[in-house]
Amino acid sequence: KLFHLGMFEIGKPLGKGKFGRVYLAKHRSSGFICALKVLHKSELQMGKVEKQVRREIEIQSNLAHPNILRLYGHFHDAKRIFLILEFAGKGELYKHLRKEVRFPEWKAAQYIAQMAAALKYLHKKHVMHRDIKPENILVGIHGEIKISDFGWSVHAPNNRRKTMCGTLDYLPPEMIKPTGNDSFYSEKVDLWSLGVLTYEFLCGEAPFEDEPLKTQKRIVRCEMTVPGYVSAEAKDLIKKLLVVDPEKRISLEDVERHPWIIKHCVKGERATNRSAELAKM
Ligand SMILES: COc1cccc(-c2nc(Nc3cc(C)[nH]n3)cc3ccccc23)c1
Repeated sequence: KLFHLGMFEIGKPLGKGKFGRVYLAKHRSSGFICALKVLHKSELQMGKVEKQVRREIEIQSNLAHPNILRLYGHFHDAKRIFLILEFAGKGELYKHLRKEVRFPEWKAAQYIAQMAAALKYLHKKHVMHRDIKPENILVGIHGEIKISDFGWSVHAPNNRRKTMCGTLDYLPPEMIKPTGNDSFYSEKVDLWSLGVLTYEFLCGEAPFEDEPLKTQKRIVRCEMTVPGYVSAEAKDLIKKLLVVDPEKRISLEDVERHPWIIKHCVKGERATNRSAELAKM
């Protein structure tokens, strides 16, 4: 059935996402290894997500960046849609985070620097991801991270409200309670999520984690505390990203130049950290 899909040889199932299964696959003629995501049209119709999938394909096919998972192509038969995706050898970042509980500052800083580079690339193309969270990030064979799952990404500006499923933890205030003038929200929503991601990498849980109603209140008031074990530089960056007013959030350029990022992402530093990581293997 599936294992002999014409030009692809299907390998082991990698896992199941919300709407589809992912398999390791090899392109027969070239020997190219990729990940094949199989979506059942019936499931998409029931979940009312066909439009989202079409947008995911349209947006992700036109992106090419080392920290963004490539979508090489897609095809479909009567019942299924197949996405030919880049294969990230080390799987889902959130599984690594749960296993390590929280990342050391040098690793968190390198991941945030890569995220900032990817978001800069996206925003230059006026694409906002809108669903940045550990579950939507994969890890490549060399430990580099790759944003995946563009199901929620759109071309800015966008003032359509979306029924949210899944966690509220990463939602910015302006998506919970649109204030008067800016009923449009912008790419700055990804800056807020980058702040939540930085916090979760360093603390092992999201800053506003609570039961849903309380989470919404804490987000719009930006009520959170950063634990004492987080360095002053890291805390400074989190405070500059988790700002209620989208216009007052630090820019991606300033994230890349932030002392916490510079300190952990300078070449020399990286070498020592890398050897520490290799020693661990
Ligand atoms: C729910 O667990 C899931 C679901 C989907 C994929 C994986 C998974 N994926 C990839 N790589 C990928 C996936 C894609 C779309 N490109 N590269 C690698 C893995 C390695 C070990 C375990 C699991 C893995 C898990």
